[in-house]
Amino acid sequence: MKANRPKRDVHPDLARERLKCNFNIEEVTNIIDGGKDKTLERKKIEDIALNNGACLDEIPDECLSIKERYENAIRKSCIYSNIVRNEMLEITGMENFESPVLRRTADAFFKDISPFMLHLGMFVPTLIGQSTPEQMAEWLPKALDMKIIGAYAQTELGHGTFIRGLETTATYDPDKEEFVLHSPTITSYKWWAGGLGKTANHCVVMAQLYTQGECHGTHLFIVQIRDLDTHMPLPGIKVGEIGPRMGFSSADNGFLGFNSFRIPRQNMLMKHAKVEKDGCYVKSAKHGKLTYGTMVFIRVTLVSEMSFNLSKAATIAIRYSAVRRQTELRPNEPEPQILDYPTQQHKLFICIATAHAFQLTSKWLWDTFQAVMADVRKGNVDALPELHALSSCLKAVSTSDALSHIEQCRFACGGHGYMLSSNLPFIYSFVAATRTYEGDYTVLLLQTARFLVKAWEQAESGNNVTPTVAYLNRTANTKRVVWDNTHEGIIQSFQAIAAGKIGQCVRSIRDRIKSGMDYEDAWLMTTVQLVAAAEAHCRAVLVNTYWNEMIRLTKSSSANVKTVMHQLAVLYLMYWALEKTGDLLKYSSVSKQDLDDLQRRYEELLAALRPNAVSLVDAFDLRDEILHSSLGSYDGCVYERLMEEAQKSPLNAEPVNPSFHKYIKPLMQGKL
Ligand SMILES: CCCCCCCC/C=C\CCCCCCCCC/C=C/C(=O)SCCNC(=O)CCNC(=O)[C@H](O)C(C)(C)COP(=O)(O)OP(=O)(O)OC[C@H]1O[C@@H](n2cnc3c(N)ncnc32)[C@H](O)[C@@H]1OP(=O)(O)O
Ligand SMILES: Cc1cc2nc3c(=O)[nH]c(=O)nc-3n(C[C@H](O)[C@H](O)[C@H](O)COP(=O)(O)OP(=O)(O)OC[C@H]3O[C@@H](n4cnc5c(N)ncnc54)[C@H](O)[C@@H]3O)c2cc1C
Repeated sequence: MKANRPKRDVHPDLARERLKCNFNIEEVTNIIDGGKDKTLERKKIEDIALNNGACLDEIPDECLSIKERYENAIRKSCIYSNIVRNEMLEITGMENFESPVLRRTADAFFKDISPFMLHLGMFVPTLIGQSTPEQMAEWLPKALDMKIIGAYAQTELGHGTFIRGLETTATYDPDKEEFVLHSPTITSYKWWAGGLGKTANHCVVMAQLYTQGECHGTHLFIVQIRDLDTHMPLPGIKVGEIGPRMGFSSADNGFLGFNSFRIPRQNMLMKHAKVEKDGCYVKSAKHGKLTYGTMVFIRVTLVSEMSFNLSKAATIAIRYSAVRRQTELRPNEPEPQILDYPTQQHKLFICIATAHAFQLTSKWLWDTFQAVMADVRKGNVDALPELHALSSCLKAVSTSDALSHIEQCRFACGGHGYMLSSNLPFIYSFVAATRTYEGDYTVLLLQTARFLVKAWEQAESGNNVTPTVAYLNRTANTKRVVWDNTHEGIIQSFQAIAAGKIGQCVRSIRDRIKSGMDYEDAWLMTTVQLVAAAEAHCRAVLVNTYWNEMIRLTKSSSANVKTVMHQLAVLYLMYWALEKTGDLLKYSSVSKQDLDDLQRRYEELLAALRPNAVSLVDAFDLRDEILHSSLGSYDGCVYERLMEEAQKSPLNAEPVNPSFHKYIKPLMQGKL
């Protein structure tokens, strides 16, 4: 079903905004995409997918029942995956199937989420990262060709965070050369896996491996759960959907239990460890956590995912703010556009800057990930702890920041931002889940903190540390950094804050141990500080990486593009410096006067960015089909779209609802 929307003239306020633009929008788009060729490729893929016309629904998704919504999502997923399979992969290449462009294009089809998302997002990456070449040859072509559809079933009802505590067992039976999968308790039921409830016929299962009477910890298994013809659950499998949730409404997150369910020996994913026919366990992994590889991969991809979601929210809120007028400043003057209010600019310009910061950092993180994985393939796992620490904190902070900025975008749109047709509530609830899944915020920052405490101890004793914590060699033994209001000065202050906080954690742990606590309790008592230290480290990484990448990528840009990209990065540094004034006062020589100057310069920068605001979000180049927003469309015809969407409410299908005659009228007549 495709709805034909009327083509409208661009709202005069938005048209005027676009005339004020003083930089080349396409150049900025190219920087965000990673180059001119990448922009062209993206546009080509978007044209293929979106010109097929499957994206718009006659009845908005949110007006459908749970069942209808799921069925509509499956219908569109099949159309979409056919386009991916037959047309898009030819352009991106098979090896880039998870390309962010596919992800971005998918949003035009699914306001919420596709039930196939986890198949492409986690099942396929797990096959690639955890299979032997023979297993890959067996499973991967079927998965990419949608001959099998998979989910990633790791979390259980009783445990998500503590993977070592998972209860599902996979016990090897050498006589039949099979594993027996079993769910011994209610808490051992797999819970949450996207696409598992109704869609998947296969899944990757994480279970405790038992062979020759010994437990070897958690390993991954590929399990067929439904008949490929009838789609009925196989005997020994109990599978279903977990029920309505805050978002992810059409992803059929599922539960799964095993009753002594048998799978062939070859279904254990054996890249890093294997069980021989006789039941002998052989570990080849050079690092104990390589089976957690899919999670690291997704944490890395989530940083660019956050940039994308934030750029959508910022585009909606800024276009709306250019059209919305509210409150006379002086009597008889026209009401200003709400974008003219500095308080509105304060809420919104940081969203543009943050989308850039995350996008540039995510590309750098992706390159780091690829380099570390290339080393791992050669047997060198030395850089894995640093990658784990880095991907953990960047996942935690990017998802958390994106969530709070998206909420600000909703606030910035007043009442209309609360409408589902604005799309802000969908974006918000999608991003809210990212702060929890793939490792909860606090839990991941504590992982980074473990690495930081070790790094601090190394730096303290004069040893060189790894690149992302190299600032500790400079600052570990310094008390306070001298404040300097240049960008270098602000970046160094963030590093000093991080070093100061990590050092304070180490001292707290040591003091607690001295006063009689064991290490575990001393660590536990210090975790509030440790989370703050890991967050501070992440901010230091973000400001440094964003700045360096911005300079690198704008080297050959035109003067005005350099200026505007520079302004955004400075805004990002200033915003966070002002957010962290308490820390600056503690760990640098900043004075009250310096902070007052910083505040004034920040306000001047908001004003300087104001004329380019709409063009900066235009540079994200998000087609209306991807935005799905009554408030954020390119033409800015906000009020017409809100009215149009209101007409679609099922409550407007009849002038009088039957409940009037059934309940209200009898109530009015005293007959109820
Ligand atoms: C038609 C189709 C349309 C769709 C098209 C779209 C195309 C798709 C493309 C792209 C999609 C992109 C978007 C993707 C969206 C995905 C949606 C995902 C939905 C959600 C999925 C999930 O949530 S899956 C489950 C995830 N679960 C977790 O993350 C659990 C969190 N817990 C942990 O990670 C660990 O248990 C924890 C780290 C907390 C501790 O582990 P533990 O085993 O207890 O280890 P511990 O003893 O504490 O530590 C020992 C040692 O090991 C180090 N370590 C731990 N983890 C790692 C690691 N991963 N790597 C390296 N090292 C690690 C740890 O730090 C310790 O080190 P030392 O301090 O001892 O040195
Ligand atoms: C929308 C969505 C989709 C998902 N999709 C999948 C999927 O496809 N496959 C899959 O396997 N899983 C999936 N999950 C599960 C997800 O990975 C887990 O929910 C997540 O890892 C958090 O684990 P938990 O729910 O056990 O939280 P808990 O660990 O119980 O956390 C609860 C609270 O306890 C705190 N806490 C826990 N441990 C510690 C600690 N050691 N120190 C300090 N505080 C701690 C946390 O900070 C949090 O505040 C999904 C979840 C959601 C919400």
